[in-house]
Amino acid sequence: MLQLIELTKEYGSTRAVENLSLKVGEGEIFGFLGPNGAGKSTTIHCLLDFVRPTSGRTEVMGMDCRRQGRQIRRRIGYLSGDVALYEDMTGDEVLDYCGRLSGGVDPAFQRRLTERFEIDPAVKLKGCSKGMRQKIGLIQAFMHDPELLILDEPTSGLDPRMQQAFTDLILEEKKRGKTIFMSSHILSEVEKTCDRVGLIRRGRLVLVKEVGELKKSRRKVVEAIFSGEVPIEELTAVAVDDLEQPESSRVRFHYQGDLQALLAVLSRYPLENLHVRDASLEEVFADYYEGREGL
Ligand SMILES: Nc1ncnc2c1ncn2[C@@H]1O[C@H](COP(=O)(O)OP(=O)(O)OP(=O)(O)O)[C@@H](O)[C@H]1O
Repeated sequence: MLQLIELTKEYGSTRAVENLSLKVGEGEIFGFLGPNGAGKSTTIHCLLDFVRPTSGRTEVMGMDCRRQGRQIRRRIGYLSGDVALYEDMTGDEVLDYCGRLSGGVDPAFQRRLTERFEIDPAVKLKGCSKGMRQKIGLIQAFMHDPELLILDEPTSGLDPRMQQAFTDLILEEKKRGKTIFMSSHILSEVEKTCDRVGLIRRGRLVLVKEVGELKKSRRKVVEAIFSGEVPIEELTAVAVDDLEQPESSRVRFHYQGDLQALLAVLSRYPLENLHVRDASLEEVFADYYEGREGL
């Protein structure tokens, strides 16, 4: 559905994207992650032929994004990271206008989207909140029912209920076979919706993984409170990582291994409390975001 082939984009001396290669298949929800300034929007702009690669190329639905940009844009739904709308129009007017530009939309589908995102269709966009503009941007991306959606930070500015409405919409569209490529900083949303994620840092793709695989391989976060001293030596012997001891009787660490082996050590000492959980995707990605290599 979408392919980046050795894509490089330089702005003067800034190398925004460097030798990026990636394929996204039909029906896949792909999360494109990375710190601010990593090159996500630049990649998306190359896919839409808003900017041209310095070298390499991009393809959408087997078409070359430079040569067939117009045909591609007609067939996809796109949400810009910086939604700009006609200020003198109402929400309804903008959506009707976009609908006509894209060759007509199903009015019932458009109405369901405006209801879902709780849009007041009669209010002029001038003076509308950031969240309201974002919701109108989202509706215009989805309403002509495109097979591929490219969304740049889709939940930026949305409150938690509207973030949930977006997550529900993505999961429904996925069931209908849509392909979605979206950049995001919200890892809990990515965890709920995406099949695969790619992480870009300083223009380079440093990780591409199935979300399911990431979840399986994540470490446990353990916190234990003892009624006496913490058995530090015994714990380090079972290969715990990032051990912290905020109080003399309390210890926190990461663990990846056989839980029975850890419990066998802990149970030999007077435990007052024990809390074990899976690391969140935020914690899994923290090392990548901060540039600590070797994971
Ligand atoms: N039009 C431009 N002219 C010059 N430099 C640019 C331009 N657009 C982006 N850049 C630079 O390219 C790099 C990548 O920017 P980009 O906007 O693609 O990052 P991003 O991952 O989308 O960031 P964010 O999460 O903050 O939106 C940054 O160093 C940015 O300053």
